Amino acid sequence: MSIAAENRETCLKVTDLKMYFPVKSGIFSKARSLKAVDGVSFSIAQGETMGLVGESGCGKTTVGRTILKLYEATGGSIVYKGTNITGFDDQEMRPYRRKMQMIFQDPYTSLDPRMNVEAIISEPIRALKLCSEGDRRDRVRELIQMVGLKADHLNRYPHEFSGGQRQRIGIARALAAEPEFIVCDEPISALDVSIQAQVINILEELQHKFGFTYLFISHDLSMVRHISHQVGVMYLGNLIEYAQVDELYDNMLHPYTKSLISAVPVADPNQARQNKRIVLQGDVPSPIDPPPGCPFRARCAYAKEICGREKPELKKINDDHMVACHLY
Ligand SMILES: Nc1ncnc2c1ncn2[C@@H]1O[C@H](COP(=O)(O)OP(=O)(O)OP(=O)(O)O)[C@@H](O)[C@H]1O
Repeated sequence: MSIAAENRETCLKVTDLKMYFPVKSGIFSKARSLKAVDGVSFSIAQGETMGLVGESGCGKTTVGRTILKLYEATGGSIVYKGTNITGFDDQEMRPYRRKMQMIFQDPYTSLDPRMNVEAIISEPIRALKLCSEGDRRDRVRELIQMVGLKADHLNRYPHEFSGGQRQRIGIARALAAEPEFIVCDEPISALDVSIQAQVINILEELQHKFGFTYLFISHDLSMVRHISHQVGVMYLGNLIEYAQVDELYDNMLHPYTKSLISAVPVADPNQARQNKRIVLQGDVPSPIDPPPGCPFRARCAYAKEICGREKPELKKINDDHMVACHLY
C-alpha cells in the first residue's frame, strides 16, 4: 500500500493548498498575510483515515476548514471524488456540504444548549430535507443508537450529558447528513482519557460499517497511530513529512517528527530509555510573512546553510514515505 491514494479509489485529493488570512495593520503599513496553510498536498483513499498532526497553531484546523470550503482557499485545488470543488459557490457546494461533514473538538460548545438532542440531530435532516417527518423520527432513533446512546436520551438537553456522551451526540448529528467524508477536528482532546478510546472505537466501527473516509486532526500521536492509515506532519503551515502509518512510526526522518514522537510517553521503561526526549529550542516562528528557507530551521539541530536559503520540497523517499528536509 502506498501513501498516495493513486492505486485505490481516491476520495479526496488536495494539491498545493494555501490559506492566507489578511492581517490588519496600521493605515500606513503595507497589507500583510498570515500563511496558515502554505502549499499542502495529500490524497486520501475512500474508506481510509489520514491523520494530521503537529503543534498548536501549525494549520491543521485551517486545512480541514478550507477543504470543507468554510474558508475560500488562497491557492491550490481540492478535488472530491474526481470533481474539482475549489471554485464552487454556495449553490454548487450544496450536494457536497451534505457529503462532507465535520466533528468538532469541543462537544461543550458545538451543541446548542437550548435544543434537546432530538432537535439537534434532526437539524441536518430537516435542513437538507432528507426524509418525511414520520421517517425523521425513526431515523433519529436509529442514529442515536448507532453512537451507543438510547432513544430516551432524545428528550434531554446537552448539559445533562457527560463530555463523551456529548461527543457521541455530535457524531450522530454529523451522521444525520449521510456523509461520506468527515473531518474529525481533535474529536477526543477535550475528553477524559478513559472516554477517548470509546469515541475512537465508535469512529472506527462506523468506518468499517459505512466506509467513511476521515481526516483525523490531532496532536495526540499515539491515538493517530491507532486510527490512521497514513499520517501527515505539519509545521508552520507546511506538510513536512507524509507517510504510510507504520512506515512513519518505524522510520521517521524529519527532525521535527522525531521530536514530536519523543515527547509521547511510553509505558515500557526499557523503551523509554532508548527513546530519549528531544527538547526543541526556541519558539515556532510567526506565520506572518515567514522568512525564506526551511520553516523548521530556527529550531533544528542539523540546520545547514542551504536551509536558510531554500525551502525543501516534499521529496519521495519510497512509495510509502515523503519528507521535506535538506538532510535527505
Ligand atoms: N480565521 C482566522 N483568521 C486569522 N488567522 C487565523 C484564523 N484561523 C486560524 N488563524 C491562524 O492560522 C494559524 C493556524 O491556525 P490553526 O487553528 O489552523 O492551527 P491548528 O494547528 O489547528 O492549531 P490548534 O491545534 O491550536 O487548533 C494560527 O497562527 C492561527 O492564529
